[in-house]
Amino acid sequence: MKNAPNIILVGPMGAGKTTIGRLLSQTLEREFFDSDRVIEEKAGADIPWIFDKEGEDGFRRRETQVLQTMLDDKEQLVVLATGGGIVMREENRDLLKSELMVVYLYASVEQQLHRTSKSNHRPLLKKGNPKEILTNLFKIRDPLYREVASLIVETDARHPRAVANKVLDAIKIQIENSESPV
Ligand SMILES: Nc1ncnc2c1ncn2[C@@H]1O[C@H](COP(=O)(O)OP(=O)(O)OP(=O)(O)O)[C@@H](O)[C@H]1O
Ligand SMILES: O=C(O)C1=C[C@@H](O)[C@@H](O)[C@H](O)C1
Ligand SMILES: [Mg+2]
Repeated sequence: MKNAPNIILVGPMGAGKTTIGRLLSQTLEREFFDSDRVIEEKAGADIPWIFDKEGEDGFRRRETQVLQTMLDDKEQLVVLATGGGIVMREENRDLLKSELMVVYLYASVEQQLHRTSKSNHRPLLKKGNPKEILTNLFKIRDPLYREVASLIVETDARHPRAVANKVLDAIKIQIENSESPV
């Protein structure tokens, strides 16, 4: 599927953006980027450090810069996993809405909690009770993920490979529709 558009994954912490993004990039033989990792590489520091020194605002500024730069590059089509809070800024939502394939990986709060419990690299979850934090973030962000998404894929009871296949099926259909004569 050489003609597949940029594939951008959005969704909450633990939805599987990084995991599914890697699988998609392997199948499509296309480079994979994770905006969280790009931010860390450019800053020469990890996300907890950035939150600590620059606050969430500083992190969000960096996140917008990375998103803009990646989507401005029309030479290279990519698979991009975004950070869970990318939809918080209106300018990011506008950028995402101008893309053809933004996939919302849906996960229930229970699954988010289960999947994020294995690592302690997420500064927002250290501010209090993770279940309450994830519940509150979900209330605010679920409508925003839906606003920017061209496709929503449920991940709760699906193996990562099955989630990736759902995305690939939708891309095939989109390409067929865009190529069929009118
Ligand atoms: N569909 C799935 N079923 C079961 N486990 C999954 C699934 N998708 C991801 N996981 C597991 O959940 C954990 C979190 O996944 P991942 O890091 O890909 O999420 P993320 O959406 O990138 O989160 P973040 O926004 O914090 O970067 C990993 O341990 C991964 O193996
Ligand atoms: O949900 C969020 O706001 C975040 C999710 C992570 O991917 C990182 O981008 C960071 O920890 C913030
Ligand atoms: Mg990730």
